[in-house]
Amino acid sequence: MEKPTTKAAIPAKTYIVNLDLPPQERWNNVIKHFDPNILKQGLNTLFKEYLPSQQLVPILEDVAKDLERYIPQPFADELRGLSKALGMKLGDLVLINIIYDVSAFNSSQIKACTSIVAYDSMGRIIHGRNLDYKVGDYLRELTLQVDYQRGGKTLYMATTYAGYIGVITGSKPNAFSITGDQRNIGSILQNLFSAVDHSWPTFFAERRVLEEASDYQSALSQILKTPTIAPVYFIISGINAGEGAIVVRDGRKVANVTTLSQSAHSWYIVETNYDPWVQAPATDDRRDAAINAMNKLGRKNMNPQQLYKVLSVDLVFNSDTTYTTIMSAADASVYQTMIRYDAPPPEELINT
Ligand SMILES: CCCCCCCCCCCCCCCC(=O)NCCO
Repeated sequence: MEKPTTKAAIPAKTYIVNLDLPPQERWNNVIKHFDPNILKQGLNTLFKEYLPSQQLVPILEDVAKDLERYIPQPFADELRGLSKALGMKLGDLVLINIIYDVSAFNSSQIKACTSIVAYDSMGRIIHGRNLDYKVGDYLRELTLQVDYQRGGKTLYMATTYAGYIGVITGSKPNAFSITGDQRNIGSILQNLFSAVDHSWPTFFAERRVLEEASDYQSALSQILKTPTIAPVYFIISGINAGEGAIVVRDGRKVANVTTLSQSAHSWYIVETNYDPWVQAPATDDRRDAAINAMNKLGRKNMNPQQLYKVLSVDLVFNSDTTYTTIMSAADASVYQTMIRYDAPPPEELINT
């Protein structure tokens, strides 16, 4: 059968979010560039893919209305502002923003995402990631880069989806970069208990680190100290030799930290969606696909363009890949997100 034609990847546009504005107004200039219908249509598909039970939707929407209890300021007010600007129910918007926290646990079948930290040929630390998620057709349309500014200057950069105010991928110039990959362990009940116990919605915790930490060490220490609602892998990189780590969180506590200096590969670390000390399953071995590509390339040939190519090898790059970001906290000019319209079609489409 003839393979369906794929489209080309395109660079994500950058929008400024002015942190000096009141939180309810911060997203107004960004959100007007996106079609609210895509958000509304994407939302139901997203809930179907990721929520353990559809019966949870009205309950979670109700819980989500009790905003301050679960979502700290200024994020609660940013969501209020967005809900007004988009004409969407606040509960729905909150639910989108905590979808990870109510879907990352042991029985979740959905896996994919790759983060890599490496030295390039010039000795700079570079950090790349693929963000893989279902409902890619909607998410690609909503992908953007955000330049978060204070006093007219960039405080940090992030890549996100319009309507999603947490940070899953971000970089603070001259300080550190950070990505989050899904970890499926524990149970939905554990996540709910953790939420009631005032743990942080996972990707709001990551955004707070970008707002507050001034360097790699303080970012790492904040990531280690902050309990999150859901389990997660945080991959963090800095600007000095040895500054790179995979922090494995159970949610409320840290399960393990693997650093760049301890890495078996010496010049890079790779995280997908499995614990670093466990063999990746043969049915989903994106880790070894990435490792093979890194080893084949070698440290002396590594640069941002080559890291993009590694993130584009089979398995690592897959039908769920929505975007690829390459960044370096050591060099603010290295921050580029490509929206992966060139992602391969899902298996079921190839075989029909
Ligand atoms: C139409 C909805 C608007 C935007 C909502 C976007 C929600 C995205 C939440 C993403 C959470 C990403 C988790 C980490 C990535 C990863 O490891 N993926 C593998 C699991 O699919």
